[in-house]
Amino acid sequence: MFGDIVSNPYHVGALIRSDLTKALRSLVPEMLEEAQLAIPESLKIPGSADSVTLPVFNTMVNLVAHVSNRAMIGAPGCRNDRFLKRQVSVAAQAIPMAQVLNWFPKFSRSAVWKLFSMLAGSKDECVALLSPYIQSRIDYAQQDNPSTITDLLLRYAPKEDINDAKRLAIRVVHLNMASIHTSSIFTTHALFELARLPTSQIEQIRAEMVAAIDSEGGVCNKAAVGKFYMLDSLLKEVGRYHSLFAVGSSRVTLREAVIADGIILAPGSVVSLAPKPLHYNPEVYPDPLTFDPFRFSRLRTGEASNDARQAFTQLSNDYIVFGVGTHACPGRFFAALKIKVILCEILRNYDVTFPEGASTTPKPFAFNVFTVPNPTARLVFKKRKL
Ligand code: HEM
Repeated sequence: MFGDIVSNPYHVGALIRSDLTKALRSLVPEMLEEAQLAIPESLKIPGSADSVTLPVFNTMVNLVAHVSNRAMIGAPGCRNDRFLKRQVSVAAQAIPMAQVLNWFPKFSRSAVWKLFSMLAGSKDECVALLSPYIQSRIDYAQQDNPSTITDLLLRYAPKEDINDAKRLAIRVVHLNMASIHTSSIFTTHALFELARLPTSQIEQIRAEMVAAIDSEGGVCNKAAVGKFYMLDSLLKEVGRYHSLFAVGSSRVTLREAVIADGIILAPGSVVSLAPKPLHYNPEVYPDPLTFDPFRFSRLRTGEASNDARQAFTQLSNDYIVFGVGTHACPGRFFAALKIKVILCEILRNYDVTFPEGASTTPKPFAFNVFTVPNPTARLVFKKRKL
């Protein structure tokens, strides 16, 4: 069903080994350029109106897919609507489909998968739409000076993939599946939280962003985004407060294991971690039931501003939003940059509020172990006069 994608996950290795953000020096300026093109389209204000009211989650899914793919495959592929729509729908189907497949015996799963793909639109179609763009990256062959994640994949791909656009495209589709909805969930929650903040705090976040960009000579590069401490803190708090999953980071024990309270786990046991008890532990997070956007940035002022332990992407046993250990999310640095670039552009150009009379605490939507922001909840985006 997945070919050698599980036995040889070099697309995961490419993210980990290369320190993606270091290798792709142009990542932030390119995503920023794409965000500047895509945001006015996504948040299009009709006619003579001065604002637009939109369902946030789906709007962010499409926007994130677009901006992400500037980093994944470059332009013009990242602007191909047919590919983006197909990619978003393949990713949206993946999790429910994985659950459905579990109901069927192993031998029949391939057939069920094929049948479902025929009905719902397939990954094959997505790969076919993507392959010409991958072929142009192969022709361009800039592994030594990569400017997209596909260029990095080419650096790590085995011989049989290096000239095979289709095989490489499958890897990109899988990375997009891990990337688009996770990042959109964070962007959406962050926008809801920003819409709830008093104007004075929004102005503080804006002022910090402007100062960071000024400190880099007016260029919004990776170093500037690295100094958006308040936005970073808000995102980290989003991860702490709004758990994406009830249990995750599942692992199978390879030998008998004894856990701290003496329980013995037989080999082959499935162990999963529950983020909520960790993220709501009052000994680690004072007043844990309160969403405190500056919880982490308060610990990063003055001399402590470089204290990476407080950063959104920092892994710890008390913060498992990106998982733990060897298999912790290798795309987290990319995700954080991308989400910050998008939010920075939105905050600088729009005032964001809830529609009059609408709930300012839209109930999230939960299915299986996952929780996503309420897909029908809307926000008003009003163009700022700069
Ligand atoms: C805010 C956004 C994101 C969140 C919250 C997130 C979260 C996670 C989590 C919880 C895991 C499982 C870790 C574990 O098992 O311990 C994971 C794995 C993974 N993520 Fe992310 N992720 C995000 C964005 C991304 C992006 C943008 C990419 C790729 C470009 C990506 C690629 C991956 C991959 C390839 C794995 C599998 C790693 C492995 O099995 O070794 N993720 N992610």
